[in-house]
Amino acid sequence: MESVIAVNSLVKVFSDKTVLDHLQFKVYKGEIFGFLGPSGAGKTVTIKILTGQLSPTDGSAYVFDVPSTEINSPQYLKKLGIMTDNSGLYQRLTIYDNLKLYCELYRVSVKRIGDVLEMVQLQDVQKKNVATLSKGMTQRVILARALLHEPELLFLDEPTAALDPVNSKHIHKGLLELKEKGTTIFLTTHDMNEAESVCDRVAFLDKGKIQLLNKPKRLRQRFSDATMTLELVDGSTVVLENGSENAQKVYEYMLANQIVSIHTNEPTLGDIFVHVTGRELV
Ligand SMILES: Nc1ncnc2c1ncn2[C@@H]1O[C@H](COP(=O)(O)OP(=O)(O)OP(=O)(O)O)[C@@H](O)[C@H]1O
Repeated sequence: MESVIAVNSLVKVFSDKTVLDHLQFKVYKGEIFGFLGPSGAGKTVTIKILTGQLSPTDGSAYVFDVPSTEINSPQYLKKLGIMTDNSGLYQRLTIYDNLKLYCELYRVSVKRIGDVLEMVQLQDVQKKNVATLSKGMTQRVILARALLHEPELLFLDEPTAALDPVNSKHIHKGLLELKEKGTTIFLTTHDMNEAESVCDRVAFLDKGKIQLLNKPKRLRQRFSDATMTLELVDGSTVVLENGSENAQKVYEYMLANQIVSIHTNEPTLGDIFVHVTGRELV
């Protein structure tokens, strides 16, 4: 598999504080990679290193086989889309005019503006000045701007943090469509449901290290307690181990028409994070 990002023993120290402690991972072409960790874990610092805004203290990071310290040049920047909270929007210009400026900068047709506004559902307010927008709307403008030039690699730092569930869902749909087109997406989030629904693989960052890295489904299987819960018509529940020794019991409940639902007891990504790190993902 072709890797788009390769991080090797990456260390970042600020004064005497080690934020990243020998990070090691790859992100493959066309995947949505979730980078999860509690506040202050170093997610934004990692994005800043990968986009050439900060230098590593030690180790290396390659993006498109280019050292991250050199990725900040115009020839490569066209391949990257970056959405962080550092907006850089012109407050006194409208949404449309902000995006138009970026079209000129990236030499992209202004026709793209309609496409990206549709994805973030801001077509109806495109003539509004950015200064008058809510936090969630501003966040969507920043996302639209990051998508204008159809980057090959998209860095999204908590893209739905200020959005309501409906808008978040629309963004998730848009991200999956971008993935279908071959875009690679590096996404940080606190939202485990978001990670479960869009990410191909997730990495848990804590104490400067990647504590776990795998597909969400694999993680849930690995940390499953191998039991299932039967909800019965009388309102009671029965927990059984998944093994064949319980097949007869399940059969009998079914035969007696007593079962309302059966589900396996797999943990959520949030449960797994608490299990591995001993703390909540907030
Ligand atoms: N330029 C800097 N100088 C000194 N310390 C910094 C600098 N940038 C980040 N830090 C520290 O690095 C640590 C990681 O910060 P970072 O912003 O990457 O966290 P995060 O995982 O993105 O958190 P959040 O989810 O709250 O955004 C924090 O302790 C922060 O104070």
